[in-house]
Amino acid sequence: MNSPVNPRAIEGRAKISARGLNVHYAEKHALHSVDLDIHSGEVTALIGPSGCGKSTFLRCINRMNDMVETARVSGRLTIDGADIYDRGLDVVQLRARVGMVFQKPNPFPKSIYDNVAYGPRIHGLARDQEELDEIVMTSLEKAGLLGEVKDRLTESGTGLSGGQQQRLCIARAIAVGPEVILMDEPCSALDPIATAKVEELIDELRDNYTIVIVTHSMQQAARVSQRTAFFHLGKLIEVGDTEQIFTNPQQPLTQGYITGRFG
Ligand SMILES: Nc1ncnc2c1ncn2[C@@H]1O[C@H](COP(=O)(O)OP(=O)(O)OP(=O)(O)O)[C@@H](O)[C@H]1O
Repeated sequence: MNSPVNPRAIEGRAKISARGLNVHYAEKHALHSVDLDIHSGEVTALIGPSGCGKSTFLRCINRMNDMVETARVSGRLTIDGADIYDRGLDVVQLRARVGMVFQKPNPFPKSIYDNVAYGPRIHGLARDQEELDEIVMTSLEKAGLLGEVKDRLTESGTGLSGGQQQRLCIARAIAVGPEVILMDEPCSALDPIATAKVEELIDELRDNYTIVIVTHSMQQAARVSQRTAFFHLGKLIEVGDTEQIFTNPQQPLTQGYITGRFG
């Protein structure tokens, strides 16, 4: 007989670990006691029908739900074993460690250079102009954008195409040296070619970051992620290797969703 799983032992291997995580928005119980481990060096996709709590879970990881007045979070959520809801935690530092890319590209109305330099300036990451230039160039390079923008760094970020803007937002997130990158449907506003570029980029980034992506597209989850978590009505129904989830789901609800019976 298998010995019972020790939750602490699992938590020990995970970069991010949720235990009994609940979120309420006023009376609405949006997340029900979620236990989920997320590992570094891979992409974890959060899937499930609209309103199932994917974004709510994602927004717990960088405490974005703090900004929603009615939101109440309980349970335990750790990064590298430290509780990020600890009273003493510096949320600004947390958000530097946990970057976020949103559904709609949202560059600042500033130059391409200043978009990427913004975070490093605020966090005092560069000692001089040369170091700042280095951070900006490296971040643009890692985001697969440098070749397209190196001759127009002083032009506005909002003048780029949608796909370029989204890669600029990824460069902006990378520039502060995060360990985790959260992506909330990062391709939903992009055309197929721009989507393919962002997906390629996600794949390149996964060795060096812990990436969590919310997606409505099961094809995208299958293409970019190594692990997939399926949510339904605020509950985590099943999590496993992406291939297993899509070819051999263990739960009837997961089966129903991936075969398009609802969603
Ligand atoms: N700020 C909020 N105030 C009140 N209720 C909210 C708020 N944000 C989300 N909810 C509710 O919480 C539940 C989970 O929402 P959430 O946005 O996490 O779902 P989702 O799976 O990401 O949905 P979608 O795929 O449509 O983006 C939904 O019932 C939603 O209406």
